[in-house]
Amino acid sequence: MTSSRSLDIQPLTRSAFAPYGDVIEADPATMRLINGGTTERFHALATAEVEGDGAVVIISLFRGQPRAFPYAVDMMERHPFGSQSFSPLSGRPFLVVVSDDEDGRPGRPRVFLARGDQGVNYARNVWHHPLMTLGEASDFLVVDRDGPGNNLQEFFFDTPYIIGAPTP
Ligand SMILES: NC(=O)N[C@@H](O)C(=O)O
Ligand code: NI
Repeated sequence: MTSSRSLDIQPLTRSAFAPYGDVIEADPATMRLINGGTTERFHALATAEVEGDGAVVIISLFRGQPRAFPYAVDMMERHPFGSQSFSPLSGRPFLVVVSDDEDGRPGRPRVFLARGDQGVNYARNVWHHPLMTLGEASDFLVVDRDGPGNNLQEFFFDTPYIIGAPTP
């Protein structure tokens, strides 16, 4: 019997993820040939957004250790002053967990399974769970904000939600 705190996992699609940000994937509709036809440019899949005097867009590498399942989603976070994107470099699937905002608190999380050729860009101030790597350590290219001010807001649930073992 699955409890109401058990979270289903759904495939990551641009339309389903639209309320939370962008999916970074090779969408043919965005492709333009460049460099004399030797390169396909999938143009402007997402926009990095930063706010505040002195804020800059930075590019980092995250090496995420795999999460163990069943996994208790006991918290969510958001970045009030900037977007944050994760693009897998190891070619492995990963989990994306987001929530709608409900009067300043995250609502029931939604869990998406991202393929190894899909990334996500969380729009500014969107509730999400920190990086959730699957199976083995995986590297991600991360584009987000650096600068003055506290760009991290965390919320801890009274009762965690549970993610069962994903089947990538
Ligand atoms: N803390 C940090 O830079 N990473 C988190 O924001 C995350 O979403 O993984
Ligand atoms: Ni984050």
